[in-house]
Amino acid sequence: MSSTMATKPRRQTGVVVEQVVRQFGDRVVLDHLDLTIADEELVILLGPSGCGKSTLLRLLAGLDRPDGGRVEVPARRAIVFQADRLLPWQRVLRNVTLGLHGADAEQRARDVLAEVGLAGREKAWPKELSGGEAQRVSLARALVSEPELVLLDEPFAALDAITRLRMHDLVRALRTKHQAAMLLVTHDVDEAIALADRIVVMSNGRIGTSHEVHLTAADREASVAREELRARLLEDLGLAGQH
Ligand SMILES: Nc1ncnc2c1ncn2[C@@H]1O[C@H](COP(=O)(O)OP(=O)(O)OP(=O)(O)O)[C@@H](O)[C@H]1O
Repeated sequence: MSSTMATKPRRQTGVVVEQVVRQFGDRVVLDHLDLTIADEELVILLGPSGCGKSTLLRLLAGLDRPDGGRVEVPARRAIVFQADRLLPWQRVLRNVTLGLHGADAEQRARDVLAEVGLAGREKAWPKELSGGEAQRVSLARALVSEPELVLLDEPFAALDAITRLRMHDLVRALRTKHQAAMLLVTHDVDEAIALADRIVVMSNGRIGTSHEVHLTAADREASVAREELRARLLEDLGLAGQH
């Protein structure tokens, strides 16, 4: 994948995780885990706290290495964390252009800031932003390098419910525009249903079940299909009977 970047600069194949093992001391966190993500697919990773979701994301981001198995990822990757991690001493625009090269870097950053609804806020300092705005900047920073894979680790968990819904709309719009594969970690079953092409549930260090989501926009709002899927996911998570 990355070795073919010179000849095929865009649209590599997606993610392949095969029999991956990661352990910390005696604790086996990822236990021969398999996962594939197709080009431009949005996969939601659900799982209980401590099951290894962030560990998997770190491997995919290249921030950590597996103890066994194979991880294949596209060369251009970006990661968005729960906390925005913006540099407080840099204005919004500079936070997005950091690490970019080329004469058009600033214009690209302005364009992507406009896409996330922050045109006119380029000169703001991070401390002047709301939580939702700060995560919009984080998304802009992730997308400005035109990644083939975007990893999102509970990106909206710290936001209020209404802002979170707005961010869902934004993610759907950005997907259409940017066509990257995305892997988004969340604890929120409704968020998963709202966004996913496919939902994978992690338990015991592996991907336990995988649900293709075939909901229309109307289905996603309120429907039997959605409630059925929600019930199945809660069952997978061992939370059946809860709301
Ligand atoms: N660098 C490390 N050294 C030792 N143990 C680690 C390390 N990183 C993760 N772990 C352990 O691996 C397990 C999985 O952690 P991880 O952060 O991947 O879980 P998670 O599913 O993302 O949890 P949460 O949903 O609460 O964020 C935990 O028991 C954690 O303590």
